[in-house]
Amino acid sequence: MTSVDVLSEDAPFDLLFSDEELEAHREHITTFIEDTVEAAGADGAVLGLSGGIDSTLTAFLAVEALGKENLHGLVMPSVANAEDMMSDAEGVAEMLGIEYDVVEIQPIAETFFDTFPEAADDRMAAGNVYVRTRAVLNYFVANHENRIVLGTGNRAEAMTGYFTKYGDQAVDCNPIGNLYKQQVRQLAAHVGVPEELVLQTPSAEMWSGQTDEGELGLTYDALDAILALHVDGPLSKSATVRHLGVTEEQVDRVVSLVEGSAHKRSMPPAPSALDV
Ligand SMILES: Nc1ncnc2c1ncn2[C@@H]1O[C@H](COP(=O)(O)OP(=O)(O)OC[C@H]2O[C@@H]([n+]3cccc(C(=O)O)c3)[C@H](O)[C@@H]2O)[C@@H](O)[C@H]1O
Ligand SMILES: Nc1ncnc2c1ncn2[C@@H]1O[C@H](COP(=O)(O)OP(=O)(O)OP(=O)(O)O)[C@@H](O)[C@H]1O
Ligand SMILES: [Mg+2]
Repeated sequence: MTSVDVLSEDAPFDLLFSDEELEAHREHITTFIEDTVEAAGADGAVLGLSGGIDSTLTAFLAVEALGKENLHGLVMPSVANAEDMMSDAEGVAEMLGIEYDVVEIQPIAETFFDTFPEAADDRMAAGNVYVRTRAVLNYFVANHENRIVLGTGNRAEAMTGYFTKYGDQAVDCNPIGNLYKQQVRQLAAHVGVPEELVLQTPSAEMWSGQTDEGELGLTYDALDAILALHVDGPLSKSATVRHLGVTEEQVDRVVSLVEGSAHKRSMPPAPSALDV
């Protein structure tokens, strides 16, 4: 894709696809969704709709793959969700013509908060309860309707561990899991996602005012590029700094996110078998 360009000092670096590559990715991902549902012997899929670009693109591709009658969307507001995001999420379901339900998760989360009131004020711990509650509901529907749960994670999130362990990562497959964030936006525009959704500020909405880029400490464009060139790619730290115009600290930050989140990407370890 860009592996040759990036070796030239004057070539501007971006991860964007050509039109031909966009079509190839669209085909590849829809085939993946169709094959994964079929291999599971499932009757379709379920996914959480947040109004954000990752779930919106995944839903668009899933409808192409499975047909609108085989996708069930769950819109699951908590007090941390902006109302316009939740109406965008419903709008996506209506635009696609899929079955969807709105499930208020605040009362469910409150029962958890009541058990440890001192933890309820910890916005990260409480935010993760919202995220994991959605996972329980996704699987409730999947079990009952013989569906699989579609994940919405992208490559930048997966590599940096920017997800809740056994929360939004608790899924059966990740159709857009190999796309960096800027490629997610580009493919979304390509398959007809309305521009205002493509350009929305990414947020986990675990507490109000949270944004991905604020919490991660760098923009997705910088994060994607550092991942692609330095972590996934062959460039040294100094070459990455030179090519991208980022700082050494930004490269170090990304490397430390990747290394520190390895536990989220592997099966929980157990002691090796003891031969006694
Ligand atoms: N080295 C290690 N080996 C094994 N396990 C380890 C561990 N370090 C922590 N752990 C375990 O992992 C837990 C921490 O991980 P976790 O519970 O996930 O929590 P944590 O990583 O602290 O928080 C989740 C992060 O993901 C972000 N997020 C979540 C959901 C959606 C999105 C989004 O993009 O929309 C983003 C969220 O904003 C936050 O930055 C610890 O409490 C501990 O149980
Ligand atoms: N309020 C919600 N209702 C239903 N599902 C949700 C809600 N909030 C989050 N999710 C699920 O969790 C996933 C992870 O959230 P994340 O914020 O990473 O993705 P997104 O909202 O689709 O895109 P963006 O990164 O642009 O905000 C969502 O894609 C969606 O499947
Ligand atoms: Mg979001």
